[in-house]
Amino acid sequence: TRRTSSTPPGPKPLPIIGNLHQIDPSSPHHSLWQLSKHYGPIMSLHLGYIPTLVVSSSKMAKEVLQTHDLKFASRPSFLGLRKLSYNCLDLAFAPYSPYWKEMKKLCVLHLFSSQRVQSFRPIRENEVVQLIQKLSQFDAHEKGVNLSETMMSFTNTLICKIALGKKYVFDYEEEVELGSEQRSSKLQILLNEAEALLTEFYFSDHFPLLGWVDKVKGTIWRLDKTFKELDLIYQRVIDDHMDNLARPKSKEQVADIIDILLQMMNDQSLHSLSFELTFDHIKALLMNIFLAGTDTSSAIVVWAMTALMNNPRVMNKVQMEIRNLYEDKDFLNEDDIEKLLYLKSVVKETMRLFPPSPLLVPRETMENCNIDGYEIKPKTLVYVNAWAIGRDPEDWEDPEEFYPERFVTSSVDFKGKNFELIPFGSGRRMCPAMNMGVLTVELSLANLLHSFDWKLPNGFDKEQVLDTQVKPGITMHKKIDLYLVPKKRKS
Ligand code: HEM
Repeated sequence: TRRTSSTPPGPKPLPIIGNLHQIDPSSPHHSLWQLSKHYGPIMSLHLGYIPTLVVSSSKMAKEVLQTHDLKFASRPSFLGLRKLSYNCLDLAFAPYSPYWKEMKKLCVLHLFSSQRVQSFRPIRENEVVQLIQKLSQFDAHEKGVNLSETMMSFTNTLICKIALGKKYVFDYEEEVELGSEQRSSKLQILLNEAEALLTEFYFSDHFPLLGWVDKVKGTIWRLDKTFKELDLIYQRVIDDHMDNLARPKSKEQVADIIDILLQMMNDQSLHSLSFELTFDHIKALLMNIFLAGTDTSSAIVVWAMTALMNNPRVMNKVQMEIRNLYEDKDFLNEDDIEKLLYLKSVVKETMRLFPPSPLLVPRETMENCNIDGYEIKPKTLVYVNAWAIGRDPEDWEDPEEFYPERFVTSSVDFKGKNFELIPFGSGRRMCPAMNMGVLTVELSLANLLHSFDWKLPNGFDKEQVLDTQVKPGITMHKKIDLYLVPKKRKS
């Protein structure tokens, strides 16, 4: 019966809403996984009026992300994405076009090259030292520390220093460096709202005649307000950099991302773009860097710690690996991490079970395409369910078990060639900053495990603290914040 029509099988859509009622907005990857168990690894749905394809096996992911990559290389143009990306002047949400190709080249050559990522090494190492010092204040503290919050603030500060040169605070028209006691900056609050607005359901995207509902609900107002406030912040940071650009930099000072982009804006000979770089291009790229770079890395570390607390055997083994090799060291640097093969397997196993972007970033088809005998039309919305693929028994033995050993003797990696493990996607639209993300995760996790022994706070319910339910949002965070007690390692 599967092959009677040329469109992939899928649940019958209802009039107007299509299959929207079958998807839980707080964990769409989970609803789609359940549906795919019934309808198969290539499934069609209707989200309102939008024809949608969902891919849930490594074989089908390879078809979409490798064999037919070009036809699947565009992105849908949703209202929230358009507004916050300065009408798609960014990299992540720009449709596939000559413009996107030029932007991608600029980012790969100038912002995310291995040389550039290396230039940020002192910033990463310094921030990890600060993180360990901050956690030391909670040494054996009986209520423990909120690791979800601490890791989010760590990655936010790190990205601020890489992108803006320092951590700014924008409250009450004041700009001062952030004191360690302050937890959430104005920028962080705005970015949280921006992230919520990116995943918000817009009636105008799904029901062209019902766009007015977005106005009545107040989502358009929220979008405008967040856009304006973020724009103001970006502009102030850019102005600050313009003032400093003329001043000579000392040898130790690392050029941050705004410095690099402003230099290219002022001297067009530094790049080969066919258009003039403007402030709006810089702001759109900043939005990508903040939204893609902050949450993802902190989510992975929190999931890894949750999985390790649930698996004391693995926790013990990974700590032994680190401490046997580096017993006398207080702090591990990025060279030290290279020898930690079991730690690297723990990170891979975490990303198999808890990919921070479980449905990757949605794609859109550009032309007619035939996959597995089915016809896929242009302008179809495409989700690749990396979460379901990481748990597919066809590819993984005992998929639900957290067992990093599975990677010790296997060459399976997350670099986009093995379609059973694709936390960074694959093909043309694959994450261009994978190296930066992985370095941040490995370095911070290794030091958390090296410096401290971890236990649950007294009186906390283990089932609740270590459960694996997720929060709604574009990045998959643990629903209940992770509280743990760090106990300084005895040296
Ligand atoms: C460890 C953390 C990270 C994970 C798991 C991750 C994951 C992803 C995924 C799944 C995609 C979509 C791939 C696709 O469509 O096939 C993506 C795209 C992207 N990521 Fe990452 N990412 C991470 C870190 C970062 C960082 C640190 C940055 C920037 C500082 C970044 C910037 C981007 C950008 C700009 C895109 C859009 C690429 C395009 O559409 O051409 N990511 N990432």
